[in-house]
Amino acid sequence: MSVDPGEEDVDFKPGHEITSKKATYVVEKLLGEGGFGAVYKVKESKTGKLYALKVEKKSETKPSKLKMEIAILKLVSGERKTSHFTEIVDRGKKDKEGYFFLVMELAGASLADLKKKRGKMSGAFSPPTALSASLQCLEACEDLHKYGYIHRDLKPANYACGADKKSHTIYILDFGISRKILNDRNELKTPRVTVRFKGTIKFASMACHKGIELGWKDDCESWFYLLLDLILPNGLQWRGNQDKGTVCKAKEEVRSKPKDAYQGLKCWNILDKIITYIDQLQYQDHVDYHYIYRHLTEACISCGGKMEAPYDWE
Ligand SMILES: Nc1ncnc2c1ncn2[C@@H]1O[C@H](COP(=O)(O)OP(=O)(O)OP(=O)(O)O)[C@@H](O)[C@H]1O
Repeated sequence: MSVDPGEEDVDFKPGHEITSKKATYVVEKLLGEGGFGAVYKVKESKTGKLYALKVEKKSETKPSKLKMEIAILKLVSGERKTSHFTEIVDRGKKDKEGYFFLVMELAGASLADLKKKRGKMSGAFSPPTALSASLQCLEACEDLHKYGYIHRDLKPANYACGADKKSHTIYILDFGISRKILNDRNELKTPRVTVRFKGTIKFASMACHKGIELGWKDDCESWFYLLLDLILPNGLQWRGNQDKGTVCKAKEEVRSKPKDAYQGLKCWNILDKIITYIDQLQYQDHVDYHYIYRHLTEACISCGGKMEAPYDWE
């Protein structure tokens, strides 16, 4: 967890209690630490229900990312019958201790962790799982885009399957570097002349590599690399490479040498159509998500699978 110099991290041990106006939550274990806070698995003391609790240390110098995360989750809740967003259970601030917290629905393992586990056996998800789970990832993105936000850090680590009976639902987890690209009058903001790199090199869009303002289409491009990461038997060719220039070149080669890039996948030509569609979109363009959903379904059929089949981890 990164905090301002001189500030101490929030470091809760198992058994630590956080009390709000509504309930008391007891820390069970640390689920993960990220750019701006930590996430714990907690148990509500009266009901015994399990939740995820995200904590952010208050900062004098940086705007609260957790506040934005809460605002986004409030906006998008109820978008679909089966939501891709974790429900807000409780939230608050602890002035004396100096932190904000959000209690939310507990999800299961991230797609990155699920893939890692499976990787030991076969390297990637089966095409039907990769294609169908990616469709849900894009639905989450579509719901976020409807409210004028872009995510800017789409990757398997920021999506998780649901816990227990919800293991067929994919949740989007982290809005730490999301950005509202509409202004108060609901008009698209004028693109800035130069933009600093934000996000994750492995999944960044080419506009992001080049310092160009990101729009809805850039989330879709990152989503496409996520799909390739889940489906390709040997993973993305640029995995492990942290050199932005080399990675950007490798991404260009997905377009110029598609047969190599798709590693013999049966549905490679349909995936190629999807990225060709995304590539011709401009900053201001809205995305035809249904065009992409239709092609994902077509790709699944061409691989001999069914979109509604149980996932590899179920
Ligand atoms: N609702 C949830 N249920 C279960 N696990 C969660 C939940 N929210 C987040 N996590 C887990 O907690 C960890 C950190 O979460 P998250 O990515 O939201 O935090 P972050 O501080 O923004 O991280 P980063 O900066 O690395 O993106 C991740 O491993 C994620 O899988």
